[in-house]
Amino acid sequence: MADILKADAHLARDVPGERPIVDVAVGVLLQADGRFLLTSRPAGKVYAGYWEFPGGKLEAGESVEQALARELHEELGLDIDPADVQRWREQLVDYPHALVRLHFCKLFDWRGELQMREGQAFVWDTLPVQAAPVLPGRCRCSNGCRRSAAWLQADFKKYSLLRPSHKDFSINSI
Ligand SMILES: Nc1nc2c([nH]c(=O)n2[C@H]2C[C@H](O)[C@@H](COP(=O)(O)OP(=O)(O)OP(=O)(O)O)O2)c(=O)[nH]1
Repeated sequence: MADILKADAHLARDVPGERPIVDVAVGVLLQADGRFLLTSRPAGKVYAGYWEFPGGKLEAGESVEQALARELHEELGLDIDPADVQRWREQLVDYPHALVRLHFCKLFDWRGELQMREGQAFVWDTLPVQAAPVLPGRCRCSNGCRRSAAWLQADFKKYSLLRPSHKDFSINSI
């Protein structure tokens, strides 16, 4: 399988060999000035305290857009229209606890006041990413990148996510 990011490769996998892929909806909420929302993973979850984009696992029968709308409401009290979700890119990550397929989506419109319903912290971050550590965990891939957010920053730049006219930016152009 191409382009799998292996996180914490020095740690044993829960189930060596074939593992089911867990699909995760990930929301990159972007403000007009280019700042994006990161939240901390609540206590009790794997990688507790790590910063991530809000989102979560798809439930049976859900689309990525539906899952993202549900998760943003449950975790942050924000409401979105699934039609406003812009699919961005996908990334497979092989974690010790699971093999996940992250469905990154961009969002420019949401309603409601931010509520940290699971006791998370939040930050509207910029580039270079200030929050640390950021998921996926420290990368030990063959490329030798050791910084947790290296791939993220590279991709943000590559896709010109933060250029001033980003509201007009079409996902079809990447
Ligand atoms: N939400 C989110 N998850 C991410 C990101 N990056 C990343 O590797 N993940 C991984 C971590 C987890 O293995 C998985 C998300 O699972 P989760 O346990 O947070 O999902 P959930 O909110 O549905 O949790 P639960 O119902 O099982 O409690 O995706 C990210 O930026 N945001």
